[in-house]
Amino acid sequence: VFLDKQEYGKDKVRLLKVHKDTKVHRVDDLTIRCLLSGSAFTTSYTEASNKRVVATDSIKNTCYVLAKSSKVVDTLELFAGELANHFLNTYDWVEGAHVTIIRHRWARMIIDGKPHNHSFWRDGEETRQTDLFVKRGPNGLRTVVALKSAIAGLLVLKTTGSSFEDFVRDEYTTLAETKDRILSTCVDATWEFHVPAVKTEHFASHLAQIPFNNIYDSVRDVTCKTFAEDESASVQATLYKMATQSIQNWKWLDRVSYALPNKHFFAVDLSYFRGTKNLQEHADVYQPLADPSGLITATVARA
Ligand SMILES: O=c1[nH]c(=O)c2nn[nH]c2[nH]1
Repeated sequence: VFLDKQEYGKDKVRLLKVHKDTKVHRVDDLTIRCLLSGSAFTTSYTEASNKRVVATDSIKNTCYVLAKSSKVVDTLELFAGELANHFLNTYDWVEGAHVTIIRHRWARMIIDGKPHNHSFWRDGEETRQTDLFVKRGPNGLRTVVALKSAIAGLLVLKTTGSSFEDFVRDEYTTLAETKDRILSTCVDATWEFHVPAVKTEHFASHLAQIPFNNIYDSVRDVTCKTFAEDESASVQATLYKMATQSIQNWKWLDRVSYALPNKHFFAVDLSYFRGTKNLQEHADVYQPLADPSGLITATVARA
């Protein structure tokens, strides 16, 4: 046998940063994963040697120490960059740092019509995420092997503006064509950045040039706007419009992917009850079906 690949570190590091620079507090609620890799760690697997092992507990501590001084905790990609850069700068035997950060939502409470200074509520389980893998390149270069960000778990529904017809009809088909149906999905969107290898000393400033927060807001807005306004002929067709729009909007994006479960709502046939019409254009009573669900996925790449 041989050690094919390895990464180790701390997962599920929960961290809340409260910004108290003014009386209007802001919060960043994060779940962080930091994984280290490199040939120096091989013997920790193969020869039970811990000489080069940075304890996962120390990795966890590092997340809190850096969050204390960081000015970019609210920009996931930049904070991930700070963490990755720290491990590569501090331990010269570390060859790769792989940082994933999930940001949980807290919406500011509106009390008596006014935004409250320091009270929040969880407006959905949707999260913003980023996944950064940086390697130590030759002669002091930082090579961003991958930087991708995501929206996970954005649950949406529209009550019309969606059809599905003209699909294959054969001996396996029972689904009726429909010109007007409910469309609901739980959006997982991922966008991949193009980041060229840069000199270590320029790594942080190079990342800082990318408008990460604007891109996140824009991808979320485009996703919702396209979902709402498209006269959807299928999940596939609407997905393609969403992804294409964001590729066109942001030159830093190489690829945009969506995974859209089709969360079905079927009109209930009530004809047994006194001939009640509730199908097709008469439908307004539906049965949500948790499973099975369709799953429509695609990646749109820059030509
Ligand atoms: O939008 C849809 N795409 C599909 O491929 C499909 N199959 N059944 N219903 C569907 N709806």
